[in-house]
Amino acid sequence: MAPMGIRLSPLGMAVFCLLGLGVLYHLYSGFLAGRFAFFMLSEPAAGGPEGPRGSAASVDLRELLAVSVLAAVRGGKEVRRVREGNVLNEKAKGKTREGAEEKLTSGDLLSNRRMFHLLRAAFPTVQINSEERVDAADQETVSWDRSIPEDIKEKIQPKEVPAESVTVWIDPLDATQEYTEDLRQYVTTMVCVAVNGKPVIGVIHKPFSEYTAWAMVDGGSNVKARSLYNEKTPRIIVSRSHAGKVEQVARQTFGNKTVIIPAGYKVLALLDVADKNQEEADVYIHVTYIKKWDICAGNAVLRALGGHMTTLTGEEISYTGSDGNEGGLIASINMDHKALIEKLPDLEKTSHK
Ligand SMILES: Nc1ncnc2c1ncn2[C@@H]1O[C@H](COP(=O)(O)O)[C@@H](OP(=O)(O)O)[C@H]1O
Ligand SMILES: [Mg+2]
Repeated sequence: MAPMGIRLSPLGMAVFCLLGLGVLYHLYSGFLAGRFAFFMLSEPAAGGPEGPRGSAASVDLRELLAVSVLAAVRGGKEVRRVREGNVLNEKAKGKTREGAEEKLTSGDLLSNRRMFHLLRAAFPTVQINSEERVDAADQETVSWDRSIPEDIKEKIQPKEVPAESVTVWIDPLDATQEYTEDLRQYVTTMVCVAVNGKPVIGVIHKPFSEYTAWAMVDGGSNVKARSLYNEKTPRIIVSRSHAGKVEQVARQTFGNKTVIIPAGYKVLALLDVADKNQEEADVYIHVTYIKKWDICAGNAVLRALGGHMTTLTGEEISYTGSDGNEGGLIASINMDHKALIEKLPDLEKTSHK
């Protein structure tokens, strides 16, 4: 009697191997086709003197920093021009989850247009996420002369990264609510560059005092941490117009006497900033939903200087994919960030009180 079990004839073995090879070929050719399609679909990097350095597949972070600073400053000029002309064309663009009105002005739109088109012209292959919509029909012709400011040249070395790993976040006018109330000192324009979701370049510009802070992780910065922070009874900086339950959380964590400062420019308040219109604080806390363009630049600047910005449960925030950050945030520098998070009350319980 023949033994039990499956026995393949040499012909069967050959058919089996051919099938296996067929499957492998199918999978691999699909992958290659995908890569090929990516290169065909990406817009080619502009060549010549006005094109970005490197091939379409890579970008130089130092150049991205230089053009981000320029974009924040140019956007800031629009923000100032509209405010000084006093024709804001203020509208409501919707409501936040908490029911606060989200405002939109000509300052937001004109700044966005300036910032977006400059960054797009300089780096046509990178993903740019901007707070305001850009009209597809609006083909503003701008170019970048590729000059790198001296202070950036002195502190930062060129560094190439794959273009597909980069996400740029633009906030053309942060603190729109305060802008409409003519609280000019709170207003900033911001650009952030994330590489594989990690915030790497942050630029925060104050249009009305013409102050600009920039920093690049593992690179350098034009701003530094203060020499002293109060860890025991920190002054907490919070949103002025989207506070949510932040005061309650701050008092539960650090006691009833905690000083709470509602303002704009929150990350700058944690740093040594040479601007006269700048409040100082030790910790920044935000408990409601917030968009990534509102926080990415500050996160990058803090990270570059050795500080931290995480969700309220201590997770890093990833700056790719969706626009929103759900987990609130806490930011600090030269402090035991983990210890701060452990002190925070359980937000689930707080929200049911
Ligand atoms: N709960 C919330 N939902 C949506 N947006 C929020 C928010 N809390 C803060 N923001 C946005 O974050 C930015 C900073 O707010 P604040 O200064 O109050 O902290 C503001 O955007 P804008 O950039 O449009 O002004 C504000 O609208
Ligand atoms: Mg904003």
